[in-house]
Amino acid sequence: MAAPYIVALQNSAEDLRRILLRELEVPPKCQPWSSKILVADSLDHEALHRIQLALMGDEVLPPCRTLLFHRSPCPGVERALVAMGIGDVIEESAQALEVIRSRLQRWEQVDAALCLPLVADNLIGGSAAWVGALRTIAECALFSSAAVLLTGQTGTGKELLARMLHSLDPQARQHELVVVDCTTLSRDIAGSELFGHERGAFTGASSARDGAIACADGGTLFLDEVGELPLELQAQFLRVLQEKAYRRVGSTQWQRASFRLVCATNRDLMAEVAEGRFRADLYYRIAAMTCRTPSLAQRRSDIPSLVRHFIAHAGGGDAPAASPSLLDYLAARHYSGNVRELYQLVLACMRRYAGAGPLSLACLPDEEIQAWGADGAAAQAEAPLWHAAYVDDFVRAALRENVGLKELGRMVEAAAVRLALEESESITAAASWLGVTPRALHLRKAAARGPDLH
Ligand SMILES: Nc1ncnc2c1ncn2[C@@H]1O[C@H](COP(=O)(O)OP(=O)(O)OP(=O)(O)O)[C@@H](O)[C@H]1O
Repeated sequence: MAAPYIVALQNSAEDLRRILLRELEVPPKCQPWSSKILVADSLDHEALHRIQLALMGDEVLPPCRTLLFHRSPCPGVERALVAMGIGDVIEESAQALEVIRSRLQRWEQVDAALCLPLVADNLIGGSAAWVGALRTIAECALFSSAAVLLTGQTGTGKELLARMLHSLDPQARQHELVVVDCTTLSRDIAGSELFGHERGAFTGASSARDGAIACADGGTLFLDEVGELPLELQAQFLRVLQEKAYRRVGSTQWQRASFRLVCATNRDLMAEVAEGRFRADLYYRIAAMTCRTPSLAQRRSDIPSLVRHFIAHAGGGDAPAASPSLLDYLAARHYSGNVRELYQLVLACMRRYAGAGPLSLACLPDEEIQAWGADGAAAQAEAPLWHAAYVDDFVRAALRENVGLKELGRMVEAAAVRLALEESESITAAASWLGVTPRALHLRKAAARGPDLH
């Protein structure tokens, strides 16, 4: 089912609602969650509830995108929508309709890009966290030429996203993606690798050679592990970005080059800047747009589809299925190496696969079984932790947007009350589930009826 776009008309007039329904060509009685665009009278409890679930990482629902249109601000929801990248907020103005229309068109183009085989067949996962990252990259590829900085733990797919960005960029994809792994740039060869050199520029330079910058002209230059770029080179590279010109080693001639820059790092570059290991001016140049890849713990619901993808990749046409107990095990395990570690583990299972029936727990490598025996209990106990990881992410995003402790508490309490009420037979049952008296729940219910909306 395609994820819908919600246009929520918060505090808006009936005439505007009618105009929107006509102009956006949506049937007035469209079914929530099965139609492309849902125009809601307001960001009502149902919509808010679903948005909050998506924010908390509940992946039963499709990751939705909500355009909140309002006359008077509702800061908590606005901040949450924008901070989590699942929506946008538009204030009422004479151009509001145009703004809504263009925003929806852009979303539609982005979502169409995510359905292309080059994305859908290679960048696996439908979790809200992962789809959010895919959308950021697709939007950047289609509508901007800005430099992009990809951050995130090792093995979370930063290089895959860089390749996707290049392949979706209508201009850049005419050229090869040029990849430079900055960890391999030793002091001696770094200048030549990036800028190229003239014949005789140094011992062993028997012929002139283009560097990565010349090769990337017109396309994309991907600097992997950019935090490793030596400081001297950072200054020279900054100049290339500012002047769009460079000189080969051993040459006095300036050459021009224009390319999209994509950088990746698993370091905290701001901390590197604070400690003087990375130039602040270069940081701001390379991070015009940023995207953080989620860890595998933040997208555990993607593990079964990743496992199937890796089995198919390794097994070709005769790929076996994975048994439910193996999938459960793989979904609960800790991965410090993220998707890369999962991939290696699936390959190891495939190597032990005897060739009949599903891939099962028996295919796990010996060291894995020993570790499991030792901390099987720990692995089981870890399951709720990934919920905590979502809460951390939500709270971190809200704090960055200056949502105060009081407001945060109110949002979480409102969600807990609403969920308990919806999922219980009676107020008494909901109250006992929440650990409060029915009277206290009545009071909280009244308070929860709309605190986040205004
Ligand atoms: N969503 C995904 N779908 C399919 N494969 C993935 C996905 N994410 C990561 N992988 C696989 O995991 C491995 C690591 O991915 P990648 O090299 O892009 O990570 P990275 O974040 O750049 O890692 P590092 O920081 O260590 O360079 C690759 O084999 C890649 O194909």
